[in-house]
Amino acid sequence: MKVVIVGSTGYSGIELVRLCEQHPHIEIGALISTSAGGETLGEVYPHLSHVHDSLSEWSLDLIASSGEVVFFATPAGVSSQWVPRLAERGLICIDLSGDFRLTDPGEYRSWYGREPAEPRYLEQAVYGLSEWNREAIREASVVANPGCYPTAALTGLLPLLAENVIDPGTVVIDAKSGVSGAGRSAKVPLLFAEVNENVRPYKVDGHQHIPEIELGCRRFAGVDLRVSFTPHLIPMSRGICCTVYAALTGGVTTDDIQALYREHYDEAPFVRLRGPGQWPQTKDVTGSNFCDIGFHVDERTGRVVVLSVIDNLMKGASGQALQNLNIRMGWPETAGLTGSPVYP
Ligand SMILES: NC(=O)C1=CN([C@@H]2O[C@H](COP(=O)(O)OP(=O)(O)OC[C@H]3O[C@@H](n4cnc5c(N)ncnc54)[C@H](OP(=O)(O)O)[C@@H]3O)[C@@H](O)[C@H]2O)C=CC1
Ligand SMILES: CC(=O)N[C@@H](CCC(=O)OP(=O)(O)O)C(=O)O
Repeated sequence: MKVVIVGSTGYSGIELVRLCEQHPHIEIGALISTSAGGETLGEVYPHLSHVHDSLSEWSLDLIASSGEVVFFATPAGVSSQWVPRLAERGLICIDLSGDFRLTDPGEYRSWYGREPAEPRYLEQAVYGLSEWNREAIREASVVANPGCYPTAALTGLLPLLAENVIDPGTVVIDAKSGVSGAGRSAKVPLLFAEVNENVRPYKVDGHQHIPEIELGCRRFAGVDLRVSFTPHLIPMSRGICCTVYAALTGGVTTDDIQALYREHYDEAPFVRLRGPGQWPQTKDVTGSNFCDIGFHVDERTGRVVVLSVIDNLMKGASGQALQNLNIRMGWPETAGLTGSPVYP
């Protein structure tokens, strides 16, 4: 099957190129690039020179005629304009940006500061948190791929919320991200000297992933809640670690939590659970589509601490996008995604 990647020279775009090249059922139909259309892929990225020849200028007709699937790996505000037109022409659209993740146009406007996509497309888009929405993804024509922080946070949090073992009013999410999470465009706060030997909290007064996390809790656990969420930028290239704190409801034990995670993720090839006392680290998942989860029941405070780690460009973006295409096409969920993490 031929796929088209839009925004192909961005970080999640080239991660998709790398993954598509290894996929048994996918061929790259076209790589669209606004900044490098007309150049070869090897001129921009020598490490990918063997994968595909040319980068193409933006053209709706070229996208529509070059593949059956289009991935948008573009900043917010781009796909909202183009996905409806491509979906109408019969393409399966998988959008990595936030443009189709929130169903309420007003909420998108207030958190992203932009005009939302047409409401009927917001309603029609299927939220691509793979492990929690497989049935809908199988039928989707537009998949809204989740944000990186919501993927890590919801994968750790949802089983606890769905089984009513935590008090929803007490959920606090502390998250750290590597710098590739901010994309490839040049910005002073992302310079080496600004990031190196530094831990920087940011958007403490409101991050755009807060409504997405809260909507995920409503969608998949049926729980209406308000979360506290604080992201931090840390000096590494890839990886997200979400540490989630919540008060336990009475009498919940380590064994109970271990059992409920096992039950929820029994058939999830990319979610790996740690035993008690084993804490996952970002290096355990680097370069892979895994989400590793560990937890600690703190009897002293009555709280549970959940640790959820992902590679932001893989499970947090391009890896999950491909996992969603696998689900959509009825291919094995792990097709093209079987690579082990890179360590050290
Ligand atoms: N980085 C991450 O970890 C994650 C990112 N995301 C989301 O995925 C999307 C892509 O992120 P990321 O790859 O990091 O971003 P980058 O900034 O690295 O890449 C985005 C690319 O989009 C293209 N582009 C930029 N402006 C426009 C425009 N106006 N119209 C069309 N194309 C444009 C450019 O590629 P070209 O010049 O080749 O066209 C650019 O390199 C974003 O919406 C981001 O929020 C989601 C989860 C995780
Ligand atoms: C480190 C870093 O800056 N990360 C980005 C995550 C980008 C993202 O996934 O956001 P949307 O897809 O919702 O636009 C951020 O915190 O905004």
